[in-house]
Amino acid sequence: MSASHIQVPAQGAKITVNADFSLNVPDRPIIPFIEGDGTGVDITPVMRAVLDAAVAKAYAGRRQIEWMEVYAGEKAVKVYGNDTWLPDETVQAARDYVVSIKGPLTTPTSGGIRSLNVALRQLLDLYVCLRPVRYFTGVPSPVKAPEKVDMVIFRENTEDIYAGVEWEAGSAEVKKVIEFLQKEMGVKKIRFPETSAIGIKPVSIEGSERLIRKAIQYAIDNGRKSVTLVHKGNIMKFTEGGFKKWGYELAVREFGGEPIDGGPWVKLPEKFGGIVVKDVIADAFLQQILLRPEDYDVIATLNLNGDYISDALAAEVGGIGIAPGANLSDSVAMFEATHGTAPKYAGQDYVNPGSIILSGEMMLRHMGWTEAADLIIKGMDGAIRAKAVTYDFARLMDGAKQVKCSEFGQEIVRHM
Ligand SMILES: NC(=O)C1=CN([C@@H]2O[C@H](COP(=O)(O)OP(=O)(O)OC[C@H]3O[C@@H](n4cnc5c(N)ncnc54)[C@H](OP(=O)(O)O)[C@@H]3O)[C@@H](O)[C@H]2O)C=CC1
Ligand SMILES: O=C(O)CCC(=O)C(=O)O
Ligand SMILES: [Mg+2]
Repeated sequence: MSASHIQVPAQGAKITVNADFSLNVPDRPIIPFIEGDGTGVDITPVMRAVLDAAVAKAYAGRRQIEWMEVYAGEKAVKVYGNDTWLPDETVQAARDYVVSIKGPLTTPTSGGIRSLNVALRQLLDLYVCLRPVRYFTGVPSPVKAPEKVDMVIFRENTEDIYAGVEWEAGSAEVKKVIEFLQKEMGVKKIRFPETSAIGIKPVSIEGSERLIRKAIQYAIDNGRKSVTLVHKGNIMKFTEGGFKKWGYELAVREFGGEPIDGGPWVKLPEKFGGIVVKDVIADAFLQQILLRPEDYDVIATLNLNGDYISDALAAEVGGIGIAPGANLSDSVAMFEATHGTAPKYAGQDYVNPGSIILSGEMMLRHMGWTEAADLIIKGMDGAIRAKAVTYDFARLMDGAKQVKCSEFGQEIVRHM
């Protein structure tokens, strides 16, 4: 166990969770934050400044966030040494302090460490990756009617191919797995058994149901029209097809849904808003979100589909520079940007901090600090309407004034 490097603020108190999972939020909550790798150094301080300004303005000093830095990624290795990418005390702090926020963390491709982002989600059982996709007037978009894009993605966050159960081509382990599949399971369809890598895709009834239940409940609570189960169940019949099947069964069993025209679509009773639960195959979905985005509302999907879908939908409403997200368990919440570390821009005060700021806005709303959250939306809207924007928007907007990452934060505060 390495020494502690977390400095707990002298002032402030922990957020706590009641038995019904509601939160007790003190006026000075201690919020752990991970700065993040790459552009984390640029965007995270801007997010903190914008949230502090919104809270100060909304509550005139009565409330204040006490930020507590915790470490992960490259900064953790610098602070803790010993190749410590994800210190135990970081995970423990996220659990103990209930609500936290993080910048992006690097994951090398092919070899090297496995994703710290995925590790955090798994260790804290943050099974919902919630990514709302909404349009701000004036944001440049490649689609004709971006204002029709208004979806909320519920991405399963702990299973699927992201579980990291895979073996490298040529390894002794993969030979063993292939031999088992061929000899014990009668598998004859591995095209090149001598040179295959193998990955395993666990998808469970429990994991699917808890995610879909949250998506349906969200649709009910927020007056949404439909929940679409997005899957590739025609090809992966028992994993992705299972997700679809269990989703419909849950809608009928737990929410009293009735099949529409004999099914498989289901309509919930009027007391649940008459919400329609439907499904679509993932490839068709990816073209329909370009052609008919108004047909889709709340989306429930598996981990890999959700990863692809969230970046694709973000691009329709201004790109991953402003797409926010939250990782949620029943009690713990960790908010984070949708994008990655964008290493080529690191340390240049250049990129759009909007994604982590809007993740912070979600965090304030989650804490019940609605007035401060509303100010952030107002400030963001005002800055975009004034066309004082970072490079990603400026390059696509006529008459825009390009500002730095930190200046965009100041513009948001000015327009609150
Ligand atoms: N949750 C997390 O922590 C995540 C981490 N990652 C990790 O990040 C690293 C880099 O991944 P990569 O695939 O390059 O994806 P990135 O999301 O980091 O960057 C891809 C492109 O997206 C645009 N972009 C990213 N961030 C911003 C921003 N804040 N403002 C405006 N535009 C932005 C840039 O486009 P342009 O070139 O057009 O300017 C950038 O080149 C990898 O190690 C990956 O594993 C990836 C996703 C999520
Ligand atoms: O963990 C990573 O590096 C990538 C994660 C990712 O793409 C996401 O969370 O959307
Ligand atoms: Mg992603």
